[in-house]
Order: sequence, then structure tokens, then C-alpha cells
Amino acid sequence: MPLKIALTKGRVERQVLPLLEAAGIDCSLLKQKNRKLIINTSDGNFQFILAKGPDVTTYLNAGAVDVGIVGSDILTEQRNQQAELLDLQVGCCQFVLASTNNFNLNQPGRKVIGTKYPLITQRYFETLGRDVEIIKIEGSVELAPLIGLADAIVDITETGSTLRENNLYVYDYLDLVSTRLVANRMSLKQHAAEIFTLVDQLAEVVQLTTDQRQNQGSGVK
Ligand SMILES: Nc1ncnc2c1ncn2[C@@H]1O[C@H](COP(=O)(O)OP(=O)(O)OP(=O)(O)O)[C@@H](O)[C@H]1O
Ligand SMILES: O=P(O)(O)OC[C@H]1O[C@H](OP(=O)(O)OP(=O)(O)O)[C@H](O)[C@@H]1O
Repeated sequence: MPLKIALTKGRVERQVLPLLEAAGIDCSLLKQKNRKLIINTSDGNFQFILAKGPDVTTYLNAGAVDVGIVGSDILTEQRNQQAELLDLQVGCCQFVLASTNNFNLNQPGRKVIGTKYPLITQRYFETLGRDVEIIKIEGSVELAPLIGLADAIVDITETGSTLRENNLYVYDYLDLVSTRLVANRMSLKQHAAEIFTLVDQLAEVVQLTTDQRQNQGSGVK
């Protein structure tokens, strides 16, 4: 039986694929998958299930997959119950509170906040002791303060381009985000050897990549 891995399709998939390859997993079929959603590796050791991020945790919780590869933003927002095994150190970004240049959180009144992440937003404002109204948005969150739907947004940013190009400013920095390898606790017992071998292989690749980045930064060849 192959190890079933729910892989977040899109951005995460693109960034994780080179890590999987470097860990010795044959990704040739994964690379030429087109619209196929379930891909077995040619050696029969792994089955990749391509899913949207929030659904990766749903599949894990239901025991439909053994392992998941998903952003920590989603794990936090969904109150993840699964075992987190490795930070893959890709898909790195950060939550921010952002708005137009005339926003002032300290002004009295209940602010309206647009976000894809209502739980994370709720927790953040609770720590500030502020009561806010949260409006859930599915994407292009930056629109909310621009068209008067919300006073500000809580969203993730990487390069800052989306904020800049839409004349939005960061008012606070929240948690850092990266892609994580998580496992279903039952699978962890049943397939301990396979899962920990995968974790060890990927951990080695992540460490190597980190070392290379540091060496490049310090000018070492
Ligand atoms: N700008 C970004 N830079 C780096 N990582 C990001 C960025 N945006 C999102 N991520 C990470 O990648 C994961 C998937 O994001 P992605 O944008 O591919 O999915 P999505 O939001 O469901 O988009 P879509 O609806 O366009 O498929 C997020 O859960 C987060 O962990
Ligand atoms: O700081 P940047 O590098 O510009 O990245 C930030 C953008 O990336 C994410 O959006 P995504 O691409 O997932 O699109 P979405 O609006 O559909 O969520 C996030 O929600 C920001 O909009």
C-alpha cells in the first residue's frame, strides 16, 4: 500500500516538488499530471492527492490520507489536531494587519476587518483587547478596505507587492507562516517507519537548502 500524501495544489505544490525530488522521490508523474488529482509514484511507494489547503486537514482528520503538506496559516486557522512533523521552510510569508494610509486602530469605534482567516484575526484582536467585526473573504482580500467593505485586513504577505500596488500599508506584523509536513496520528502508528523515513529524507534536504542559503548570504562558495 502506498503512503497517501495530501499535497496542497498550486503554490505549495510548486515549491515542495523540488524538495520531494531532492529527497529521492520520483516526481516525474507528478510533474506531468495535467488535471489528474491522484498520482502514484512509479515505484508504488507514494500516492499524492492534490487538494486545496483547507481540505488537506479535512482529509487528514477523516483518516483518508496519512500525511499532509499544507501551510501553517491553514493549520492554525483550522485548529489542527494532527502531528506536525517538519517545517519545510517554503511558502514563507507573514500575517499582517494592513489598510489604507488613513487607518487608525486607536480611534474609538468598532473596526470592521476583512480576512480569509477569521479565527487568527479574532485571536489577534483579543490579545489587543479590541472588539472587532470580522468579515470572511475568500480571496483578493486587499480589495476590502479599498472598496469600503472593511476598515482593514488581516492577510498574508510575502514580497509586499500586492499591498504596495494597491496602496495599502502594514500596521502590525503577526505570525510567520511556512509549509509544514503533518501526519494523521493513527497513520503515524501504523506506518511509522515509512513516515519517519520520509521526514528524515526531507529534513536533510531542508537543512541542506538552509545551509546553501546561508553560505550564499555569507559569500562562501
Ligand atoms: N504570497 C505568498 N507567498 C508565500 N506563500 C504564500 C503566499 N500566499 C499563500 N501562501 C502559502 O501558500 C498556501 C497556498 O496558497 P495559494 O495562494 O496557492 O492557495 P489559495 O489561497 O487557495 O489560492 P487559490 O485560491 O488561488 O488556489 C497558503 O495557505 C500559504 O501557506
Ligand atoms: O506579498 P505578496 O508577495 O504580494 O503576496 C501576498 C498575496 O498572496 C496571497 O494571495 P494569493 O496569491 O493566494 O491570491 P488570493 O488573493 O486569491 O488569495 C495573499 O492573500 C496576498 O494577496
